[in-house]
Amino acid sequence: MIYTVTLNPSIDYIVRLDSLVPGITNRTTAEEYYYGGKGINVSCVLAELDLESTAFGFVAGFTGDAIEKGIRNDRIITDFIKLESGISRINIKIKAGVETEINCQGPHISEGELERLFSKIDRISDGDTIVIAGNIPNTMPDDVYERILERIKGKDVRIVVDATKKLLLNALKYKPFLIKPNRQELSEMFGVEINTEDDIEKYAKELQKLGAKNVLISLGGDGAMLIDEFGKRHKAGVLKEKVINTVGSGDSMVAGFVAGYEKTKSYPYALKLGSVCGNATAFLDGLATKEKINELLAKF
Ligand SMILES: Nc1ncnc2c1ncn2[C@@H]1O[C@H](COP(=O)(O)OP(=O)(O)OP(=O)(O)O)[C@@H](O)[C@H]1O
Ligand SMILES: O=P(O)(O)OC[C@@]1(O)O[C@H](CO)[C@@H](O)[C@@H]1O
Repeated sequence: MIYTVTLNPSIDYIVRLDSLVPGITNRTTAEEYYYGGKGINVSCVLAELDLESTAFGFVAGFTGDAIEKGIRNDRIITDFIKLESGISRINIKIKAGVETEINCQGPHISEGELERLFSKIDRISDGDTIVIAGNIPNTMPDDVYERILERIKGKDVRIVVDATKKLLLNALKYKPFLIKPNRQELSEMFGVEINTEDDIEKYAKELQKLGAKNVLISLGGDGAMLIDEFGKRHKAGVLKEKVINTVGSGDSMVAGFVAGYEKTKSYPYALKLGSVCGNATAFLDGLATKEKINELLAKF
């Protein structure tokens, strides 16, 4: 079974405007909403790739109910913990020429509620995969990913972590199978400007020294680079189509990589399927669909 963990799910409210002017009332030209949060996005794209997953995490209030009901289908088993108070966040993604995102804090999660999540994590067993992705509310201790991983220590579980800064760095000692920072996140982790391919490889290998097996660096419209567990560099470009909405492209790439590796045990194929899923999301309103993935696979 593949388990995804989203501690802070969201409704992503996409608002489109011709321009955004601070200090006045702006009017949208269109708006859409999607159920999101990084782990949930991974589950949604895995379902499009015909892979079943269980979505763990916390939901709260009416938005939480909508998220749970909205994503549940025959390939996504939702197993969220319903929080006592607050509402799951609504993240605002403003498309006004440039993309501006406002990601909110999310509800408070108590230590007792966290314990309930850990009990669910204990069900994960040998041969399973766990994908832990996204930010945590700032009221939560920042060792929470480590505490989750500590619960599965010693089991033969494939670990995928898509997070930033300390959350990611602290998880590396658990030897994750895959991490997927983007270029900016890689730069932030080392406090340096990373521009060239050689620099990307150099710092990806630093993350490998700290414990990561495969490091996939996503480069937005410039594609992606994988440094695999054998230290080999693989590159992937992007297809050229009108970009509609890149929210969740990185999560789609993670889902595609996990699915591609699960199916073939080949890193070049995992990178290809990951890239196709990332591209497919960028070229659609919502996340990658099965139809778009198959269309792009034939061209990639
Ligand atoms: N403009 C684009 N055109 C084509 N493909 C894209 C574009 N942007 C992203 N992608 C695809 O999606 C992958 C992941 O994108 P990106 O590097 O933006 O991830 P990310 O920063 O983690 O995004 P997010 O946090 O929104 O999920 C890229 O490697 C690429 O394959
Ligand atoms: O605040 P976080 O957890 O870092 O990111 C949350 C988020 O931006 O990530 C997804 C896209 O990757 C969206 O569905 C969601 O709004």
